[in-house]
Amino acid sequence: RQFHLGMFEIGKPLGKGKFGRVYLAKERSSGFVCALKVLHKSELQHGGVEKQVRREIEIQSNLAHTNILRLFGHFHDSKRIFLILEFAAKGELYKHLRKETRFPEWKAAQYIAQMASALKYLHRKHVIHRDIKPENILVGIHGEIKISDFGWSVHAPTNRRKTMCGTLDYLPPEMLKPGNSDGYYSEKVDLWSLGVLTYEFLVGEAPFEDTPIMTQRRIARCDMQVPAFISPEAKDLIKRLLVLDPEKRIPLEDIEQHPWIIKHCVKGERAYNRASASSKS
Ligand SMILES: COc1cccc(-c2nc(Nc3cc(C)[nH]n3)cc3ccccc23)c1
Repeated sequence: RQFHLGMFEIGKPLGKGKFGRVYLAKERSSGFVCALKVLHKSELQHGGVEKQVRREIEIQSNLAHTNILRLFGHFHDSKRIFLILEFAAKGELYKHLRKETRFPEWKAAQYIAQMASALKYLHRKHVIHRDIKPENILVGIHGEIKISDFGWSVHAPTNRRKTMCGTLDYLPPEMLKPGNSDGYYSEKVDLWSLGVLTYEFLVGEAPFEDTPIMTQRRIARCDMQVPAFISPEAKDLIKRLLVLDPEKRIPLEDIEQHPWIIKHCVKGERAYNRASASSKS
C-alpha cells in the first residue's frame, strides 16, 4: 500500500526519541489511530544509522505479535522518513517502572511471560532483538507490553559488532569478550537480557549497575546478588537466565512452564474458577 503525509491528521506530539519525534496520528479515510515516527534523513546520516533504520523497517514490517509493536508501513519525502507505528496508549514502560520504583511479583511475572512469548515468536523467525531493556518497551491500552525499537535487531546468526551506545547494563558476557568482539553470538543474547529485565522489574535497578568499567567486570563474572525480598521462585528464574555460558541459559519454552510464571500467570481453567469463586464471595 502507498502511504503519504496527506493521508494523516497529525495529533499531539507524544515525545522525542533518540532520532526523531513521535506524534499521535489518525488516518483520515479509516479514522485509524496510530503513532507517526518522523526521522530526519540528515540526522540519520550524521548518526550513521541509515542502515539500522532500513533493517528496523525490514524486520518490524514482517512481524505480527500482540507483544511486538506493529510497523504498518512507511514513506518518505525529500528530508524525512515516516514510520507508521501501532499506538501504545500507556506509553513507555520504564516511566511506569521509575514511578513505581519496582513492580510487584505478579505484574513482573506477567510482563516476563509476555516477553517470553514475543521472543519465542522472534527467535522462530531467527530474529534476535539484541536490545531488550525497559526503554524499548511500550504499554498498550490493556496493560499489555509491546517490544519496540528494532534498530539493533538482526537475523541470526550474526557476527555483527554492536557499537556501544546507551547503557552497558543489558550486554551479555559473550558480547563483551575481547576475543569475541566480532565473534558469533545467537538468540541466547536475548535470554541474558531477559534475565537482566526480570531483575530490574523486581528490584528497581539492574543487577550489574556500577561504573562502566565495573559493570563490564561484574557481567563477565556474573557477579550479582539477588536481594532477600525476592521470592525463591523469582530468584530461581533469574539465576537460570543470567548464566555465563549462553548454551546453559533456560530455553524460552521452559520459561512459560517455570513455577514463578505458572504461579502468577493464571490462564484458562484456574483463572475461570478464581473469577467465579470471587464473584460468589
Ligand atoms: C520520550 O517520550 C516518548 C517518546 C515517544 C513516544 C512517547 C509516548 N508514546 C506513546 N505511545 C506510542 C509510541 C509509539 C511509537 N507507539 N505508541 C504513548 C505515550 C503516552 C504518554 C506519554 C508518552 C507517550 C513518549
